[in-house]
Amino acid sequence: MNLILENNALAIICNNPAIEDRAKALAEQMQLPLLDTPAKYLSEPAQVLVVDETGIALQATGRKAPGPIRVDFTAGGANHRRKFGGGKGQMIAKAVGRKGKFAPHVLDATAGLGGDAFVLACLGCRMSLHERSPVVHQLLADGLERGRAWAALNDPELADILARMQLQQTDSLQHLAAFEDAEDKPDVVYLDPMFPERSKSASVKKEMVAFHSLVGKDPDADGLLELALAAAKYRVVVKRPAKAPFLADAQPSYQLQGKSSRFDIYTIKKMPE
Ligand SMILES: C[S@@+](CC[C@H](N)C(=O)[O-])C[C@H]1O[C@@H](n2cnc3c(N)ncnc32)[C@H](O)[C@@H]1O
Repeated sequence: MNLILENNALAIICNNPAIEDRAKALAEQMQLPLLDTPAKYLSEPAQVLVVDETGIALQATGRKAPGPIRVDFTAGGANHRRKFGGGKGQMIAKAVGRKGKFAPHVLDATAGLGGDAFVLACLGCRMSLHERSPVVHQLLADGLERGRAWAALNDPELADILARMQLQQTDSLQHLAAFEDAEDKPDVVYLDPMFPERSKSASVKKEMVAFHSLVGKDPDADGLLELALAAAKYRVVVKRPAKAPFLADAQPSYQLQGKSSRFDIYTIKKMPE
């Protein structure tokens, strides 16, 4: 699936000659036009990928557009949660079975911007991240690359965490099938597809509107559950908005309910502790 060519809503913007070569290479790789007009002076296309000295960011165009979206594991919310987030007591840790000494290998089949995967990597889980959108994959790959470069010089613990996160651009609807009879099945498959109502919800941050309009609503998400159940060794975890129906209308083994979201857990066999 190529979202860029389908909606033709993106371009690459770079107005720093020092990194123009990088922007040109990215534009060629992603088959996007390269512009040098600042995003705030553009009304079309509706969103652009800005390449600057701090990396790659997704930015809505126009004067009143909210700030850019970029992946940053070294500061802000991700870093704060790493240090003060509640460790193994967090609902997501319980959902994937991260307790005691056992740290499961989790295949995150809908990686997005890597937020959930980072939380689990911080708790010692080895994370295989799969993301199909070329643009989202690019944002996350850039965040991981910058994070690794910074951590190598400044923060060995963060360097270890990011080394546990391996990203591939792939469609999990195809890739998960390969694990059905594999010997190296992931312990857990984690699914967090977009939910149709999310983009209308008041809880969606302004910045994330560009992400939602880019990725769409994952209308084929129901197909992931059966594949995930065949691919995982111990369990499949599905993150859903609190009141959303079950993925593929399938009743989970049990649920962990939070205020705005919940985890539906489909157990295959008992996990080690
Ligand atoms: C709600 S976001 C995931 C957010 C993520 N859990 C986080 O913490 O950042 C859903 C993502 O899943 C991706 N996705 C949906 N279906 C997919 C599939 N079949 N294969 C790979 N990625 C998929 C979408 O492109 C989107 O980036």
